[in-house]
Amino acid sequence: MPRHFAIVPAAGSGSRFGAGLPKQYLSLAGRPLIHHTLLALCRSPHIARVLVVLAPDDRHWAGHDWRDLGPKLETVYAGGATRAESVLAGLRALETSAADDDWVLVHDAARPCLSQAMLDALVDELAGDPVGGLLAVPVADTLKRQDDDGRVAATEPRDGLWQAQTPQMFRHAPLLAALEAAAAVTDEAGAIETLGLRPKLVRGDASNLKVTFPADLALAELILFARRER
Ligand SMILES: Nc1ccn([C@@H]2O[C@H](COP(=O)(O)OP(=O)(O)OP(=O)(O)O)[C@@H](O)[C@H]2O)c(=O)n1
Ligand SMILES: C[C@](O)(CO)[C@H](O)COP(=O)(O)O
Repeated sequence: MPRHFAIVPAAGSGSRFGAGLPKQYLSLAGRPLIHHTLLALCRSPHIARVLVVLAPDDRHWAGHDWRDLGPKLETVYAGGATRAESVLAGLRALETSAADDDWVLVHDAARPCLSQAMLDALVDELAGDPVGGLLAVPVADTLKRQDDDGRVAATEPRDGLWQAQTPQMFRHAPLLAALEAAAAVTDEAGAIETLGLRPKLVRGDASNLKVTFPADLALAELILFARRER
């Protein structure tokens, strides 16, 4: 039976957020943001190991206590200049222990609201899949293309368009090969697509947001508090 490993790229600087420290260490509901992300993965019975890819010069991780996340958690200080390079470093770190067909779930450190239900849906729907896939949500809003003056140049059809989320789940060997060969991709599915393969879209929901701008942090906190009150 293939195992499931998680890789969490956490070597970004959070430039669009613009805080004094990388956004994964900002306080969210009383914990560093990334703690919520890792808790969702570490508590899942599907996942055998959780590898966090930190920047080589990360000064924040060691200042927190992560012991409550349990024995599945590991770190590697090997992040790169791009998200794809950080994920690649994680895949290489797993190379000696992962079999070619073991599954790897890549999940952004900056998505702290992943629910167990979404994680279960991803793992269950892809269990027998030959390619793998990703959580995603259908585009809900009308799409506008802007012109050079910041005005609407066109209204674009949204039929068949989805917004990619994470986790993105692919087998270790093809994902490693795809990322090693791909020039510039912003997600794992993009790398797998360059092999001519078609990742499966597994419907997630909007609560699995990526904290990118300051307003996202407040929204993430509301989502986490609302879950606690249920
Ligand atoms: N060189 C990089 C860049 C990004 N990431 C990680 O990839 C995820 C998604 O990236 P993004 O939201 O773009 O994070 P940042 O790069 O930190 O933000 P920004 O682009 O605003 O600088 C984050 O968990 C981030 O830490 C990474 O591991 N290594
Ligand atoms: C992987 C991702 O979160 C899917 O939406 C996204 O592509 C990351 O992109 P970013 O440019 O690093 O924010």
